[in-house]
Amino acid sequence: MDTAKQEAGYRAAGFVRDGMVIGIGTGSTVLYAMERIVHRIREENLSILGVPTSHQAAFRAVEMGIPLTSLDSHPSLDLAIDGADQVDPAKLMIKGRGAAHLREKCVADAARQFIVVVDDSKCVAELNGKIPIEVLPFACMPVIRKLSEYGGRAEIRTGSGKDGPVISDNGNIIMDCLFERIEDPKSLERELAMIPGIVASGLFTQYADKTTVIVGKK
Ligand SMILES: O=C(CO)[C@H](O)[C@H](O)COP(=O)(O)O
Repeated sequence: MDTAKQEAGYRAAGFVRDGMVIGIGTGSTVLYAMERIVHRIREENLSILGVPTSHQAAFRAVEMGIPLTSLDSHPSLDLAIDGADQVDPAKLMIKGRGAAHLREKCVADAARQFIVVVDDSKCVAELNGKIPIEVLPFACMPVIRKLSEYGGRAEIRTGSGKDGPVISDNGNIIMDCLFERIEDPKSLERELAMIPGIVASGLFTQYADKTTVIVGKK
């Protein structure tokens, strides 16, 4: 058990109120929040609905007994709980290690409050390293070429027990793009979104105002 992730997840579950519709993120830290939410559903007779950000989140919710709905039925959410791979002091983030950042971004955007659960290894002074990018399969090579014009070295992600590329829940290719330095994450997120074929980058720079970061400690 990871006590730092558990502490963050359990604290996030405390933000949930009866009657809320909540976004359910993807990853190992959110799992602890889900555990605690299920406990509260049983103990406090809470009635909530969840919108999952991935097949992983949906399958877990079904197994655990969290009732689900969709963004189509609930285009506005009370809050969303999600993990992150890096968080800087201005609450700008990199997400997408789990290849779920496209739906995570849709859900974060729809939520009035965004609760981000991390352990302290995720807190950085400046965002750095590889940025996950979801790309339409039709446009992979042009996207790689275009990213190189921006100084990014993109690689198609492989692994996860599968031969060939990692395919997202949306049927797209996942790339990881290394920039020597991410000088202006907000501009970079906008620039990446303008490249035809990029469906979503893992930069989350637009939600700082509604974000609460919960850092679990060991
Ligand atoms: O962005 C994500 C998935 O796409 C996850 O939220 C992020 O990778 C954090 O995961 P974990 O809580 O397992 O460290």
